[in-house]
Amino acid sequence: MNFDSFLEKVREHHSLQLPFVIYRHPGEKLVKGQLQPNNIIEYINDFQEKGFVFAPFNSQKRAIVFSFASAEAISVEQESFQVNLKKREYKEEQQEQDRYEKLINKTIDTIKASGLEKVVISRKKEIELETEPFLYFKRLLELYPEAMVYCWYHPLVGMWIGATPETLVKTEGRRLKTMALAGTQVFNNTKEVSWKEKEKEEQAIVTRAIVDGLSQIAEVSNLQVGEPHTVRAGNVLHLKTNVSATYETSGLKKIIKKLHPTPAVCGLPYEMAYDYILTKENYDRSYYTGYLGELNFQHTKNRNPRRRNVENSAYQSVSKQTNLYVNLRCMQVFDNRLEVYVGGGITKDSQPKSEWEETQRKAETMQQVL
Ligand SMILES: C=C(O[C@H]1C=CC=C(C(=O)O)[C@@H]1O)C(=O)O
Repeated sequence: MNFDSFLEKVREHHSLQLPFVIYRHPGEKLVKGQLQPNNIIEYINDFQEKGFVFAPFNSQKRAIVFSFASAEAISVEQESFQVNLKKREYKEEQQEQDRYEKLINKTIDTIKASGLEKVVISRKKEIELETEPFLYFKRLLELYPEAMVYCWYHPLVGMWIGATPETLVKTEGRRLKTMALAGTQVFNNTKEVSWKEKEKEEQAIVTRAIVDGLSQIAEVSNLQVGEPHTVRAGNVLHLKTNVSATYETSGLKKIIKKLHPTPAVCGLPYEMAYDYILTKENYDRSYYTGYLGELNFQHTKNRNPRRRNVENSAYQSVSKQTNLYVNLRCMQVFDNRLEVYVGGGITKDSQPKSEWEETQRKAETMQQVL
């Protein structure tokens, strides 16, 4: 199967209004797909399920799973192709900018007057749909090799497309990895940049919260925390700290529940920030800032890749992997429009106008492929 016939197969599946997900992990070339044969919605119960998870921001709402056992698995190597970038502005009404800046101002006042330290505020930007969504997916693969690129569809939920830079949790065997990602500045052809105190603090808050959270879980040990460093995500840069640990596989549910939502998409203290978002943001985030990815995926590796026709399973090792990502830099696709979701962390030192600009820069991740 080549890449175009892979997409053709998915397109046909979509035209029958059947659920599917196609995706590629960061830094990889293999594009995978799971095609579900019916439109039943299955939900996650205890995180022992094996399948592709799609979870909303609201942790009271249930996460959907496409079970690996019932879906048809397909895969193909990504093929390069030329993306002609058209730098287009998708202007928004002044009214929307005023509304957002007012909300940011109100949030800063609340932070100054209460125990709220940081809260992530977001919004959605509506854009007219001009071409078919599979082309967006193809362009995202090409433009963002370091992102988890996906296109997810269920007829009862809709279609979501994204290219996220943020891992929620990755596990293999008894090793666990996560990250604290926060702070944003525009990428100007170099990663050698300096960060203001405001961004450094905003990111350090996320690292502390992740480390504190994980250290409260009995099944987690051996926590290791790296140094903050600059990473690129499309046309913006972020500060990132890698966190790793050893864990007991029985603790996976607790770990996911503890990590989602991270202060990179919610805030601190957690309860106050979560409450503030649900009551003051004034719209439904839906699956934006939720999480998605493989849960308990059986990964088979040939121990000796030069040996062909290996029949003896001793030459293969099987490991269970979980690869979940935070649903950022994403959009929902409707018949004739798109809704691009964007947000940013607000602290007492935030500037409403820069926060508006930041959402514009982040929206460009999706706009570049339209
Ligand atoms: C909430 C978003 O980004 C988060 C991840 C990285 C940097 C962020 C920031 O600088 O505010 C956000 O915490 C988004 O892209 O919509």
